[in-house]
Order: sequence, then structure tokens, then C-alpha cells
Amino acid sequence: MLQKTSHFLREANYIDGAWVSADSEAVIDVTNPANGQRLGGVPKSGRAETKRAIDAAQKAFQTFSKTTANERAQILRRLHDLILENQDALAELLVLEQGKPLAEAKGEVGMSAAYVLWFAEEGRRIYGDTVPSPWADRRILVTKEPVGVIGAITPWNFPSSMLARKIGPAIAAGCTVVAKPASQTPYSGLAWGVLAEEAGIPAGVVNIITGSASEIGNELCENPLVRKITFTGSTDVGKIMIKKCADTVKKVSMELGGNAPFIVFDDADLDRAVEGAIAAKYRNSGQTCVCTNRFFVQAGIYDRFVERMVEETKRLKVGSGLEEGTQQGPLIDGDAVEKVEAFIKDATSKGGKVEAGGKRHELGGSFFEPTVISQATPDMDFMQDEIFGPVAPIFRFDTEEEGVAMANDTAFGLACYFYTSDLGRSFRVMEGLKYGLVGVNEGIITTVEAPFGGLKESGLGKEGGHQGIEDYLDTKYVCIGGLGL
Ligand SMILES: NC(=O)C1=CN([C@@H]2O[C@H](COP(=O)(O)OP(=O)(O)OC[C@H]3O[C@@H](n4cnc5c(N)ncnc54)[C@H](OP(=O)(O)O)[C@@H]3O)[C@@H](O)[C@H]2O)C=CC1
Ligand SMILES: O=C(O)CCCC(=O)O
Repeated sequence: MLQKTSHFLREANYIDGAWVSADSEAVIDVTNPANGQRLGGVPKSGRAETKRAIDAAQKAFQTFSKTTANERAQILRRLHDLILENQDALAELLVLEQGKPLAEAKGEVGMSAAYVLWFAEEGRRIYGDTVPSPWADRRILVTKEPVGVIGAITPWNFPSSMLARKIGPAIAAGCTVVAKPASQTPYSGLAWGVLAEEAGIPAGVVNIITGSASEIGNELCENPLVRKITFTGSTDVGKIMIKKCADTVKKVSMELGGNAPFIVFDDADLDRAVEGAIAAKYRNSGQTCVCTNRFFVQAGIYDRFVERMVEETKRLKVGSGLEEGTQQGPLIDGDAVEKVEAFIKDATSKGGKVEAGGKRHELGGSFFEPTVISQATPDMDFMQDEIFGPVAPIFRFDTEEEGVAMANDTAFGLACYFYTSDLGRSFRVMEGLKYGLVGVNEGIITTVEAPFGGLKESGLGKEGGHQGIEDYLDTKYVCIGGLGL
């Protein structure tokens, strides 16, 4: 382990500028998914610790919300520089607890820095409006103000960058944060406490707490001091949180599950489509909410596409994320492996054909072979459910209308992709797909400059882009009379 990595491996919570244990001293074990070995333990905090963190955030908000946008931009720039200075260490930490290949982890940490810089800049452009008044003697202003304390809950698949999308805009807007990282990958979350401390962010502005999901989640949702919940994770938990936030009428932003279709039309550039397909399917071993869940391929190109996908899938190097050249790390845990096996069993029992992979990898543990299944049909489970693993089911369709209808046949609406060389079709299909993110002849599209967020049961709100700061702001209408005009 790099010396600097151990500097970031904190086994305490960061509350009100101090590193503290759980009241009970209980810990949650954290293991390395590549070898099952224990990496360490983090506090198993609950309601009481969360309440203290919220109180600290509320106290800090009183002064932090009064800082200028420029001061906050400087803080965020320091944070950005620190992330980049420590990119290797933070990436190694991420690989150790999450398993993804080091190159992807470095990319994720780079993305975290990019979000922080983006919001440093956006914070200086929080403009209000002056509105033409219907009254000759009054004037109308519309101002934007930070919403207050933010509760942020993040998943294990992007333990660094999902916090960047929440802490970045919160600080830029003048809010304070209580964040709960996933229990399987808490170190990358706690590292934000180290970074905040070293960037000189005032105590109480950023608090990171690990522990019982339901206790911390309930306190964040129910405490009236928290004015907004931002959550990335499964749709099931997102729905619970939306309901819990109703009693205190909080703002909610939800980045939930996806069921991304990847449509390949007969007129697509096959090489480009296969390259995009491999990236969109197997990034983070398929454990990304924007990873392709279902490939829909038009009949005229179907066999050639399957053949090429199989060829490229078999080439993927599976191994520990820290090993040079690894393209596929382990899945997060044994449950994830069992879930993937169940999808394959269901598909093969209904006529699906395993063309590549299909079983646990010889490396053992939670390593799984990248898998291609042809002859997929809509009655198979992955038509509706998120696989979140390295399985590529390939469905066949005949007409454009049929392809789009199959792609839209889901409760989800996060990312979708399609490949065609026909400009008219590009617009027709783009407009017909009910998704928040659309890749046209591109398989990797996430960037800090663009609004990321789903439709339907994939979520509410946007992260990134100029839209990404809106949810951290309240809009206030001010009517000024008595001006003697
Ligand atoms: N959209 C996305 O990016 C993601 C989608 N998923 C999907 O969800 C499936 C399950 O993954 P999983 O990690 O269990 O996702 P969860 O939604 O369960 O976990 C995400 C975060 O929510 C927390 N959480 C869990 N239950 C509650 C609760 N009742 N109240 C408040 N917070 C809670 C978790 O804490 P803790 O870790 O302590 O349990 C974690 O921090 C995946 O297989 C995938 O299909 C998962 C992750 C990300
Ligand atoms: O899976 C997610 O929740 C976010 C994906 C971010 C990315 O595309 O880099």
C-alpha cells in the first residue's frame, strides 16, 4: 500500500471537524473484494451521532452561508488541487475497497476533482432575476439562497465521485453536508473528511458518518434541520427515502437504478458500436447505473454484432484491480455473484444461449467471467431488472419502431445508447427514447459539464451541468414597495 493511501484510510467518523468513534465503539468490517481479506473497520454510528453531525452542520451553516461565492470557490479550488495531488493514493484506496481496475479508479478520482472545480466555477454564477413589475411603484427581485443542511447518501460503485457531485455543489451554494457513504466502501467517503480538513474547510461544513443505514438514513430524513436529501443508490431504497422525507417536506434528489438499452441499427458502424458496447457494458464490471443492461440489435447486423461482442468480451483481462492491465475486477460481493448467476440461469432456461463466459471465474471469490447471452427474449428477468454485473444479453428486433418500443419497455429511464449512421433516424430515436441521458454513437457519456439524471423510476433531479447546483438553492421572490417612485 502506498504510504499516502494509509494516510487516507481513516477508521473514525468526521463530525464537526473532529475524528470520532461510534458512541458504542462498534465497528463495521470492511473487506477487499479481490481477496476477501479484512481491510479494517469503520464506526458503526447510529441516530445519536447523526443528530450531532446535523446539529454541527446547522451551526456551521449560520456562518458558512454568509461567505461570498468567491471565498467558497477558493475553498473548492484547494479541495480540487488536493484531490489531484493525492490521485494515486485515493485511487489505490478505492481499488482496495471496491475492486475496480486502477485505471478506472484513477479516472473516477479525476472525475471527483473535475466536479469540484466545475462547481467552484458554477457557484460564482448563481444568478437571480429582476422581473418586470406589474406595479409602477414596486420592484420585483428573485434571489437564490442555499437551502441549508444537506443529507447525502452514496453507493459503493462510485464511492468517490458520487460524493463529489453532492459535496461540490453543496459547498458552492453555501450549504453544509452530512454524508453517509456505503458500508462496503466507506474509506473513499471518509477520505473526503481528510481532504476537507486539509483544504481548511471550516468545522461542521462537511461531516462524514458511517454505520447503520436505516438509523442514519432515518435521522437524515426525519430531522427537520436537514432541508434536502440527495441519494444515489437502488430504486427501492430511493422510494423509501422519498416517503420518509414527506413529513418534513424536504427537497429530494434521487439518482436511482437504470436499465440501459443499447440499440444497434443495421446501418451502424459495427466497429464503433462494438467498441462502445464493450465500454458501456463492462465498465466497473457492469456495476454502474448507466451500464448497458440490454442490447437490442437489428436483424440484419445481429449475427455479426454477436460474433464481434463475443470476440472482444473473451479478450477482457479479469484480475485484481491493482494488477497491471486488468480490465475486469471482482464483483462487490458474493450476493452480486449469486444475482448474476440467477439472471443467467433464468435466461438459459428460457432459450438464451451463453456465447461467452457464463460462470464464476477461475480466480474464485467474487470474480465472474464477462458473459454474452444471445437469443435474449422479453420474458427473461433482465428485460425488467437491473443486472449490475458483467452480463450482456442480446435481443433481436426488426423495425426501428420495435427497437425503440422494446427499449422503452421498462419502469426505468436513466441512460440509453444507440448506433446509426442515419441523421434523421438519430433525431427520431433520440426523441422517442424516454431516458434522461442519451448516447448517440457513443458508449461513455458522463461528464461534469452535462446534467446527469434519470426519468421515471430512475430518479429526480440532475447532478453536474449548470443544473447540478439548482437543487441546493431555494428561490426567493422579493417584492419591494414603498419606493416613492
Ligand atoms: N444507481 C446506482 O448507481 C446504484 C444502483 N444500485 C442498485 O441497487 C442494488 C443494490 O445495491 P445496494 O448497495 O444494496 O444499494 P442501496 O440502495 O441499498 O445502497 C445505497 C446506499 O443507501 C444506503 N441505504 C441502504 N438502505 C437504506 C435505508 N433504509 N435508508 C437510508 N440509506 C440506506 C446504503 O447504506 P449501506 O451501504 O450501509 O447499506 C448505501 O449507502 C444494486 O445491485 C444495483 O442494482 C446500487 C448502487 C448504486
Ligand atoms: O453508477 C452511477 O451511479 C454513476 C455513474 C457515473 C459515471 O458514469 O461515471
